[in-house]
Amino acid sequence: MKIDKILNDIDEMGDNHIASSTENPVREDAFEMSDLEKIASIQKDFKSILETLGMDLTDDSLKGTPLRVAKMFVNETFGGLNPDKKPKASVFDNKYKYGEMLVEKNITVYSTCEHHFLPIVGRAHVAYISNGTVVGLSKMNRIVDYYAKRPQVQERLTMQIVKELQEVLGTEDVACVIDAKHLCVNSRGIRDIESSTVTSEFGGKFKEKSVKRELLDYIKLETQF
Ligand SMILES: Nc1nc2c(ncn2[C@@H]2O[C@H](COP(=O)(O)OP(=O)(O)OP(=O)(O)O)[C@@H](O)[C@H]2O)c(=O)[nH]1
Ligand SMILES: [Zn+2]
Repeated sequence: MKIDKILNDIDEMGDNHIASSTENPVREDAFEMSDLEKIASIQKDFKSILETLGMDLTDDSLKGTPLRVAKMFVNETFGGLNPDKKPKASVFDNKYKYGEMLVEKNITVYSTCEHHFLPIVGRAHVAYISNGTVVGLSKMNRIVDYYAKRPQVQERLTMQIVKELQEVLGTEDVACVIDAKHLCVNSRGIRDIESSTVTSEFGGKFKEKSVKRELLDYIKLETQF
C-alpha cells in the first residue's frame, strides 16, 4: 500500500511538476486564454508600465504603443509559445541515397533573453545525417525560428532545435551550433559590444571527433551580425 502511494506520487510528479530540462517553463494553464485575450491583457499591463515610467499616453506617438507591443509579443516575438504555430516539417524518402552530412548554415536567429527580455541576435548552423529520411531545407530555418520566438536561454534553444529535428528525421544524428549576441551583455550591464555566445549540441554520429570536425570546418564561426 505504502509503495503504491509512493509510486503514484512519483507518477504524478512526472506528469505535472517536472518539466524536462529542454522545455520552457510554461504554466499548464497557459492555453486557457485565447491570443486575443492575451493581447488585451498585455496591452493593459504595458500601458501601466509606461504610466509608471511617467510617460504621457495621450501623446500621439505613444498612445498606440501598448496595443502595438501586445500584438508584437503574442503574434511575433513570442509566437513560438503557441504550439499551433509549430512548423509542419515535410519529410521525404532519401531516394538518392545521399549519405553525407547536410548543413543548413547561417540561419538567422532572433530570440529574446528570458532574464532581461532583450534581444538575442545571431546565427544557427544545423546539420544532420540522413537515416533514410530527408527534410525540406526551409523547415530547418522554420524550426529554429519557432523555438527562438520564446523567452529563451541559448543553451535550451540549441537543445530544442536538435531534439525536434531528431524526432522529425527519426535519427540521433543531428547537431546545432548557435553563435549569438545577447543585448543584455552588449548594451547594458557589462556593455561588452564585441562578445558573443557559442552553444552546441551534438547528437549521435556528431559526437565522433572527425564528424564534429567536419561540421565545424563547414561553418567556420566567423559570421558577423
Ligand atoms: N546561461 C545563460 N545566461 C544568460 C543567457 N542570457 C543572458 N544570460 C545571463 O543571465 C545572467 C543573469 O544574471 P543576474 O545577475 O541575475 O542579472 P543582472 O544583475 O542583470 O546581471 P548583469 O547582466 O551581470 O548585470 C547574466 O549573467 C546574463 O548575461 C543565456 O542565454 N544563457
Ligand atoms: Zn539577458
